[in-house]
Amino acid sequence: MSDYLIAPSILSADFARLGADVDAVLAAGADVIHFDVMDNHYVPNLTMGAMFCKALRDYGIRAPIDVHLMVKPVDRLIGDFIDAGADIITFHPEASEHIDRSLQLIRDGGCKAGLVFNPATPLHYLDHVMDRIDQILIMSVNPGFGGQSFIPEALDKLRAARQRIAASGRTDIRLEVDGGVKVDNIRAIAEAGADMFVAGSAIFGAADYAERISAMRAELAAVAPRA
Ligand SMILES: O=C(CO)[C@H](O)[C@H](O)COP(=O)(O)O
Repeated sequence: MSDYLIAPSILSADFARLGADVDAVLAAGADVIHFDVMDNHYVPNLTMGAMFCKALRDYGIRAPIDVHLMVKPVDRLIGDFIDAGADIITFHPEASEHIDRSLQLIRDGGCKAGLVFNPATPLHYLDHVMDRIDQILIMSVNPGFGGQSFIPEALDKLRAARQRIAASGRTDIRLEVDGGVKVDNIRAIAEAGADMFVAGSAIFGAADYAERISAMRAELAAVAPRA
């Protein structure tokens, strides 16, 4: 995998032709498909369940699928997404009754596991699980909707998360960011420590997906290597 991963959020895809739209964004150079699961309970919106994930696999999508569970409770859905072909499953720690158990369920199913932090959720949830996670997702908007503006305070949180990763020695942990990521801010976001970029409206709203992803990669190419 490359140093920087671009993960279009299919929240902004054309749901009437989801398989073809996901194919198109992968052909345009995306690395990972970001799959937002909203339950109208933990967040005030309702999207798609595991059957959509399985439908993408049945359609022939082979790229990694990164499932972001914005649901409460968490555990009941983990097995469904493992069976449906997810590669990565992340959840919000405050939505889980037992964080360690939720992580274990994901890892036992052969998927990578991660925690997601809303703008006001403290990073201390990482304290006892750094050896059991593969990914940290920093939300740079309040979850629930695409097309919101990037919250600048997320940059400090990314720096703090990057420091925790360095201090833990688990430099293989991916640091993902989600919300308001655009061509004009992706470089600053990478400089703050992110190495995986979810972008919904910025990519699916573009007339030319390949051109938009290339523009993002050009910005990332200008980021100085981490010390
Ligand atoms: O998780 C999400 C919202 O909860 C979306 O993935 C996120 O907001 C991406 O959309 P955009 O790039 O349009 O901001």
